[in-house]
Amino acid sequence: MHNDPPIHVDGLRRRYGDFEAVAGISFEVGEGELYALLGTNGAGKTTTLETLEGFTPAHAGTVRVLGRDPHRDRRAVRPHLGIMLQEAGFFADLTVAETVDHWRGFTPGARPRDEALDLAGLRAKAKVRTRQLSGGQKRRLDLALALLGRPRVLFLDEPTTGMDPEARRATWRTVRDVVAGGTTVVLTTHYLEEAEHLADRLAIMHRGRIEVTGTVAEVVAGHGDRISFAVPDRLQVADLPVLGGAAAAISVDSGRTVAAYGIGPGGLQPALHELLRWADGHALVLEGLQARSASLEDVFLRTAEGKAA
Ligand SMILES: Nc1ncnc2c1ncn2[C@@H]1O[C@H](COP(=O)(O)OP(=O)(O)OP(=O)(O)O)[C@@H](O)[C@H]1O
Repeated sequence: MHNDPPIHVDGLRRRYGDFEAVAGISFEVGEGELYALLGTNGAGKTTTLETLEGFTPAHAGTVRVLGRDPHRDRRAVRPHLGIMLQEAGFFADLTVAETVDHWRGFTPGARPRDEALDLAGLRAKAKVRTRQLSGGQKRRLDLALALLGRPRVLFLDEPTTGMDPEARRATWRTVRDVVAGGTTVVLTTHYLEEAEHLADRLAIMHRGRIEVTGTVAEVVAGHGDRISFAVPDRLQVADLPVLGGAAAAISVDSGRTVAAYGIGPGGLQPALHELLRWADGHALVLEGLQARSASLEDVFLRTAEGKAA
């Protein structure tokens, strides 16, 4: 079993009553790899994490964490896990240092208190009561507690929600260091930039299913490039050219009619050339002209609209 990936999910399904929150998903996460789960609200990310954490059983399919069933073999698996839930609960009257000490009391092989505080950048707040921490600082304390036992597998549910950009970047550095040290991480986030910074691989979930998965480059590739511009007032939509074999998709943005073209891989330069020749031929100035590669955000939005491959 030594070569088994730390996380193995095959055909996982999880229902709440008649509602299927996770509808048959499969993925593996290797040692020292960070896998990000992205998706719309209610896509099933937290439910998936809760199943991996052993809080709830799978209704169908196989879930293995460190080679074991995390729900049935919870006592064996739990000591190797670090868990940062979406909402932490602290004793409001304990200070940050007391909170860490309290957790150290029941965490085998726990890091020294100051090391844990340094990981979260909270040394200066050691004597502050947890109820006086800001939302972002509470997330940082929660991260320190999740890392206390030097976990082999770390679950982070929206770890940087409420953090300012500096705290978010500091958290990313901490997470990257932990991954570099060999910890396997599964993370959910609504920040696409966070996934772009941290994820070795990611999945975009929608309605309980994984719609797209791979490295950021793999996920974005195949979604091609995009050309858009504001449709000049004197033109009808029917007058617009076909570019690279694609007709314009029309939308309205801030009161302007915008034409957008999805261009297949490698087709951006000739399509742009075609467009500019057409505009010259009609003596048109194309306002708001943009030509760019697909981004993770484009793929995410297409997935949310149910259009991704
Ligand atoms: N205890 C529960 N009872 C009933 N339905 C639930 C329960 N927990 C979650 N759900 C439903 O299951 C679906 C998936 O929820 P989940 O929290 O896994 O989504 P998520 O992808 O983490 O969403 P978000 O991004 O909003 O946190 C949602 O429709 C949610 O309403």
